[in-house]
Amino acid sequence: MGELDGANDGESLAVGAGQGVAVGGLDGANGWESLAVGELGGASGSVMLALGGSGASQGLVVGELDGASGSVALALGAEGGSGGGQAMPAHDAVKESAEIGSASESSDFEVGPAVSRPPVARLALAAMLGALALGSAAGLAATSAWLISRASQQPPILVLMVAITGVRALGIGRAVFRYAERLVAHDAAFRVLAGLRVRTYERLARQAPGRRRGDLLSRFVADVDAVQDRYVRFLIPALSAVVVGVGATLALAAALPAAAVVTGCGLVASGVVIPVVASGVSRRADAAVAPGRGRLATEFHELLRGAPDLIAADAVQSRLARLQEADRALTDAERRSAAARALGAALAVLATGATVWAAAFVGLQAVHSKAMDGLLLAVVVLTPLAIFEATAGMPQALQFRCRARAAERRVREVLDAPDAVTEPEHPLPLPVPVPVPHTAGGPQWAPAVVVEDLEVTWPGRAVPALQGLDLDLAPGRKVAVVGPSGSGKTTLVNALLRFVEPGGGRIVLAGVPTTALAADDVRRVIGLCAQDAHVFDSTLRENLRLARPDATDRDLEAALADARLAEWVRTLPDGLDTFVGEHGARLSGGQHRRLALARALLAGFPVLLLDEPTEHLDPPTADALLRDLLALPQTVLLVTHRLAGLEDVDEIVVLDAGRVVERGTWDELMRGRGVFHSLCSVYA
Ligand SMILES: Nc1ncnc2c1ncn2[C@@H]1O[C@H](COP(=O)(O)OP(=O)(O)OP(=O)(O)O)[C@@H](O)[C@H]1O
Repeated sequence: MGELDGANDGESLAVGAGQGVAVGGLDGANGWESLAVGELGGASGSVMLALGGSGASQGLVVGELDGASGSVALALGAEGGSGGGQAMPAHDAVKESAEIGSASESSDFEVGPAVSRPPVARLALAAMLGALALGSAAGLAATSAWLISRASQQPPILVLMVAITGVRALGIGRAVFRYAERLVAHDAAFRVLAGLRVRTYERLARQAPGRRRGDLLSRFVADVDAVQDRYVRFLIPALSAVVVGVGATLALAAALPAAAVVTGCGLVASGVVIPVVASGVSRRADAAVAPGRGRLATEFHELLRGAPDLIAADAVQSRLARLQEADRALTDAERRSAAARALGAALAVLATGATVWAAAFVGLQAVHSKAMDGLLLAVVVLTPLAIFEATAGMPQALQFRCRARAAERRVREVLDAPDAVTEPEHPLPLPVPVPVPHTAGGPQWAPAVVVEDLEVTWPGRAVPALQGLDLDLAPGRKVAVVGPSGSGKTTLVNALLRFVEPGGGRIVLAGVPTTALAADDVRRVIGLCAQDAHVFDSTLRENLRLARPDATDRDLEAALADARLAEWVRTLPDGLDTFVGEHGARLSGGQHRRLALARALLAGFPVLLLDEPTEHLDPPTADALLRDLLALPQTVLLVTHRLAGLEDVDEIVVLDAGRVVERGTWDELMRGRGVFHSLCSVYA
């Protein structure tokens, strides 16, 4: 599910494979059924489930997690999503993701002591079905062994009928129970996974500005995947093995207590001692896998993202060496883990062989001393073989548990990390209607945003990035914030979007302080069109519809018209279906910016924050774009280094070192011949 259309670039990640359950090759090697009856081969029906490193989650595409601006954009791809660079209402997207994961049931996903609260009933059912499958295999082996022995005495066929029927029933039962166990177990795992993925994403989205992207993706994808292994690959097999091991040993005790003792010892050796030893050998390596994967992803991402600069600075080799080192460390951990796994598997086979020989030995002695009917000898010798199927995978299961715990620690770090902003316990409802779809002529309503005596200090910094800032963003007003690098312009944008907590003063939205509103609600009203707004390698239509998936072509055309792109789109042979290329490579710089603007307009934000919208554009294109931006009906806060073209804004605020050093209209500032005037003369 979840068509992952057009969203692959260096920073986005497709978590594929959907929830598809693939029925694997039918296992035709059921020797015992075939041996006993000759017609039961080939239907153990093993089921494979896509659970690999790429994640078997709902179709989900994570777009840009913008560390610099703190904006978060994402595409959730039921319909071939594409993502953009402006802030989107994150909770909508998260909700959508929960819906896509049809298995989601909120009750399963509450934050509990573990990173995820498991669906206990389903796991218990899966363990029971697993035990029935293993029990059927053991019963099949025992019945078949007895049948062969008894058949060799050539009794009337009627004597064998019950056993023959039993063999058939157990052979079929084994396959059916195994199939059902896999379905139930993976259903339970996907429930855990879907809920955990949504919660992790929600947390990561809030923490994104402070995290490294590669590591972030690794936590979001691989670590969340690994957590479910604890249930599917450890807990369920272990519970089934205990039930069947105890049951089969007790059953053997009825035939020959000595054989039961031998089998019990063998089971403890192969199911407990050997796995614990193997897991002890590989513990450090297993625990290193998840962090190693995160480090590799980080190095890889930074190498790719910074490739042009690294090439220019002739620093590719040193970065490559770091990547290779991370790769070596991960490979090394995997190799040590695999060696321990192989050792565990070999020892388990050895224990199985030794147990069968020992069972044969005590069985022969019992037959010899007439303590046991000879017909049961084959039962005593062959049954342990089937029971050991239960314990054969335990060394690997324990390793998965160890890996899952390491991954869980990393996921927990994300879940427990403090938010950059404190959400109110009981957020007030938005004092204005939720943004309506874009309509020509702009939003139908417009709240006033007032900034009063704002002070912001970034965590870990001693000096405030903003101090004593007042700002009036009355409906429809156009305000430009200018100032040298590091003067606090982006900090103001982050504070307005509630990505950072004000240390003093307040921001009031339609009469309500934004600290009393849910941050996501604030971002429904105030939207960002970032300078590096991401354009996905998809069509114009899909890039636009990220902002509003249900937008009609008429809506798209209206937004394009307001962004002054409609004429150009009409000249394209494929119109809205034109592919824009990777990172918008088939667009000019101006078209790229206008497309991002159209997307922001389509989202219906009545207050638009535009971060360096004219950066890297040639002067005529920049002038034209600026003119159009200032003609928008929305309230606009323009953050810019470019001083030209600000003649028509209602107010220019000049920041320096976090303080307002000057403010007024263009004419007032030029007449005052102060900082702005001198900046204009420097940059003119
Ligand atoms: N996430 C952050 N964590 C800590 N400090 C930060 C963070 N973001 C910005 N700062 C600091 O806040 C101050 C203001 O930075 P800000 O990015 O707001 O300036 P700016 O005017 O937007 O600069 P530029 O024009 O170069 O983008 C700087 O000293 C910067 O180091």
